[in-house]
Amino acid sequence: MTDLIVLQAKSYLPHIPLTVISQGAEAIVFETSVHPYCSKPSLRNQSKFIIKYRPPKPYRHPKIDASLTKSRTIGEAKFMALLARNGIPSPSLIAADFPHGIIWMEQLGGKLPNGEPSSLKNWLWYLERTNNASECVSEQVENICRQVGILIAHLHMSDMVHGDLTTSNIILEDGKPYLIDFGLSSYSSMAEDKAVDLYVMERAVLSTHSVYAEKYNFWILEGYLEAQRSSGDGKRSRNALVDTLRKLDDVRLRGRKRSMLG
Ligand SMILES: Nc1ncnc2c1ncn2[C@@H]1O[C@H](COP(=O)(O)OP(=O)(O)OP(=O)(O)O)[C@@H](O)[C@H]1O
Repeated sequence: MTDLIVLQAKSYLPHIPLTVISQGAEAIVFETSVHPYCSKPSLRNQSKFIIKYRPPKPYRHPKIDASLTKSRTIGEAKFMALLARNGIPSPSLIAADFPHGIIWMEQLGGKLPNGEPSSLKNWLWYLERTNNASECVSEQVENICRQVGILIAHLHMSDMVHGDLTTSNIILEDGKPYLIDFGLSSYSSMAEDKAVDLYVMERAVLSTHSVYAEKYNFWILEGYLEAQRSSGDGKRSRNALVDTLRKLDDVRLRGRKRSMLG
């Protein structure tokens, strides 16, 4: 199946070298060394780019499938463009082919000493495997978690909701976190939607980094609160923050009830 999808992608991207780096439920992600317009791009990482391709889904009606692929690709590309406009750390959008479900973007991050890509998840796992307990909760880890909280706060202050916040969807580059994967992202000023975003992250940290999850989640929330409190937006944004935290308690309670009921 993957071979067929790679062939399809190659047919839309002739002469572009493509190396598969991930295949998820929604898309296949390639790495390439080629920029579509420019031989010397003035981007931070000059030689590696990402191409995300949403292949047709054989179980959907072809017309519905084509329309969903196009609208999701447009949605993700627009979200990336708005992130850039709002100065929220994320990959730069380079090009897109909406009908074919293709987004070409800047590749972020590098490799950890064990060769894994530098997502927050891989980095925390690497620390767990190769270091003693104190390294896993060091000042550096605390600093990164706080930065992640600040990043999420900036997103929410722009009334943008990621929709799939996990430690895999945060890439570390030069000690700074960046968001990726906007396939489920949306726009909302509602406290409930922002609280759900925070809750998804909290649960992801708990299930992926269970030993230190309490500390990581505490630092992330601290960073979130700090950024919102110091935003200088005054009483309105403080009230919005209080609403979001209240909703977060509700969402947690609903989550606990659901897991008790099975
Ligand atoms: N801009 C980027 N820079 C670096 N790596 C990236 C970038 N975009 C995607 N990746 C890598 O590709 C993987 C999959 O990308 P993404 O999450 O956007 O696709 P997806 O199909 O939605 O994946 P999933 O279904 O697993 O959530 C990421 O976890 C990351 O390792």
